[in-house]
Amino acid sequence: MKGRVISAHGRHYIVELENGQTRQCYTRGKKTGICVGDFVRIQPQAEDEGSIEETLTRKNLLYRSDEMRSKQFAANVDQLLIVVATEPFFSEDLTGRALTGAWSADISPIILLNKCDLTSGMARAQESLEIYRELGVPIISSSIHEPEQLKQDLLPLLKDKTSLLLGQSGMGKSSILNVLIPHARAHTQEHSVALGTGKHTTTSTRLYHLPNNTGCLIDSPGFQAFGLYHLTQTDVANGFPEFKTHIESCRFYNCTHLHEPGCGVLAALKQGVISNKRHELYERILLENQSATRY
Ligand SMILES: Nc1nc2c(ncn2[C@@H]2O[C@H](COP(=O)(O)OP(=O)(O)OP(=O)(O)O)[C@@H](O)[C@H]2O)c(=O)[nH]1
Ligand SMILES: [Zn+2]
Repeated sequence: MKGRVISAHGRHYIVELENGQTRQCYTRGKKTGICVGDFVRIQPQAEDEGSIEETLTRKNLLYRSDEMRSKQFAANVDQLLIVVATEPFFSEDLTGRALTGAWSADISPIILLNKCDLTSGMARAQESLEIYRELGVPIISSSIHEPEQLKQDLLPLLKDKTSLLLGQSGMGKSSILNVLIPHARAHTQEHSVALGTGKHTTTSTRLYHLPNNTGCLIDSPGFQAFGLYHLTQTDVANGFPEFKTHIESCRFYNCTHLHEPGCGVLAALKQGVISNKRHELYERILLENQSATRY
């Protein structure tokens, strides 16, 4: 029997079969590393259980790391839907990292600028996202107080795809999930002052179907860190699509684009074609990865 992992807790998984039924599954022996979104082959056990025998070839695999630990957390993702908001203001660093993670895995991102009803932070948010707009990332404004508009803008982009919903705590990710998939009953919590520091309310990653089977949405816990330790230097550079054409003119094939003479990326940076902020983020990620591998 074949199916797709829709949730994972330790070594226990819920697998949805091709006929729509779900089974509690587990792995035998040392088999690990299965994650939400994986397509698997299972051996039925008992009435509604099964053992996972094989993970089918993945299209891609997304990781998120914190404190030096890399965790794979979603597989076979077509696009990243990253939620940012005006209040509390989103982290530019985390947003940049999530986008790099997506691009390096060949996943196209969409940014959802939520809480547009709170107009005071809008100009600043738009300005901060301008760089991504220039890079061709669709930026959709939303408010959960306009649910019909939200669905109209978003559902066509999600159609027949597996999208990963990602965002820092408090941006409105759970509220958006509730609008898109009412039965998901995502846990929405009133944003208290205490929550302003970013308490996690979604604790596990879970795959949901959009109404009428028009696509899949993977919800994931709010994040406060987005390390990219699993990426090599070349992967990180691939996570900066605006570097691509300039890399072609680097003198050295193994150029790190940090200090080398004849570097096309540094030349573009100097000319203002590549933004300082973006190059600084690139440098930060590389330096972190270097120090992480030393330990
Ligand atoms: N004004 C306004 N408030 C919103 C909007 N979306 C969400 N909120 C509020 O923002 C707070 C946080 O929303 P959640 O949906 O819990 O945020 P979350 O990103 O899922 O946060 P975690 O569950 O902690 O990861 C709640 O008080 C929501 O009511 C919006 O579009 N406009
Ligand atoms: Zn270079």
